[in-house]
Amino acid sequence: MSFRLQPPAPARPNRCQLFGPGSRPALFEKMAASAADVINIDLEDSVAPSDKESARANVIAAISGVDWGRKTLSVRINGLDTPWWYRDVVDLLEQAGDRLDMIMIPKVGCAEDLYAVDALVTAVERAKGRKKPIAFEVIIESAAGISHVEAIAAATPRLQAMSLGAADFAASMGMQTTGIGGTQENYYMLREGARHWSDPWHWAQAAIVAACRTHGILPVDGPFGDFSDDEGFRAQARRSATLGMVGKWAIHPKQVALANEVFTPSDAAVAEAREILAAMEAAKARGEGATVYKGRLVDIASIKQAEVIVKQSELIAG
Ligand SMILES: CC(C)(COP(=O)(O)OP(=O)(O)OC[C@H]1O[C@@H](n2cnc3c(N)ncnc32)[C@H](O)[C@@H]1OP(=O)(O)O)[C@@H](O)C(=O)NCCC(=O)NCCSC(=O)C[C@H](O)C(=O)O
Ligand SMILES: [Mg+2]
Repeated sequence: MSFRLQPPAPARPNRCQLFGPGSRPALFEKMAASAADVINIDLEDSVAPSDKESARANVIAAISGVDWGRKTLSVRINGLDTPWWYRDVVDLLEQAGDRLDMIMIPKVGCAEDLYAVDALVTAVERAKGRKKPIAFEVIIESAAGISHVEAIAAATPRLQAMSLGAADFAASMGMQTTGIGGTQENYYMLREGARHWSDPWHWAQAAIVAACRTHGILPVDGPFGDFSDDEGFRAQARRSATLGMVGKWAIHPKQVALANEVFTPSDAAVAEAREILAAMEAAKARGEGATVYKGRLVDIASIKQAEVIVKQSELIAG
């Protein structure tokens, strides 16, 4: 362990981020009434170019006009390679009011992308005397983004969360798939004639988790496109949770309960974590740093592992 301690990630629930297009204001009340921890209203790829201005106006009105409860409220702006992003930032910051918590910046390719947005946001906040600083979340969804992921994670203290965007990531990498996340038919190993499917998203997810944990940021799994496949969503989400991600996007309301289910530690997992902590307290009282729990080794590192699960459950319980 470095002498620099790993910073904690923001202490807020982030099990599910529910997306909805800014061009469909009829969805906003439904999104607000959902069980998602985070709401992402989209100005980017789910909004047609002809609707960009009207969607921005819808979103600005809804930020103060809809009761979002205690949810984290985020708006995905357009990418830095478009003519719309600066107007998204300026209008949101000048007109949307303090209820807006975060902006999501898509297709981030290098730390300087965040420097540019931070400079603009900071200038508008100062000009307007905005009391609550806007937080950032980013999507890693390009070859450049994953290549520079650690520098991006370190780019600004505004950054709270980082997601993998499987669709744009696959396109940028030249992957032979039109699937958004999940099992890919042709990504398999062959052993004695039997196919064993592997996970093409794993390495990028692991890189994102490591960068996020190094810099105290929440790692999040992005979209799972086939919203008729609940078991496929669960399988993808369980792999992400096992790797250290804290939540997953929902691109349809039926995915919210699935994400909440997977990213809420089960009662059994929390009970076992508490038993491990109790076993280690007893070991400590005996002057021991290691002991046996249910026939397996637990030691001081096990305390930290168990605390991850207990803290997650306490955070969600509020
Ligand atoms: C996917 C959808 C286009 C489906 O919309 P629709 O056809 O209206 O769905 P249903 O008829 O099944 O809807 C059932 C009821 O649920 C409501 N609904 C639908 N969508 C939402 C929502 N997002 N939030 C809340 N409520 C919703 C309907 O109104 C129906 O209600 P009722 O009639 O009262 O029963 C649509 O879901 C949708 O637009 N989803 C979000 C798309 C989006 O935001 N995409 C961007 C994120 S993914 C991405 O960008 C890729 C990423 O960047 C990457 O690169 O990987
Ligand atoms: Mg994308």
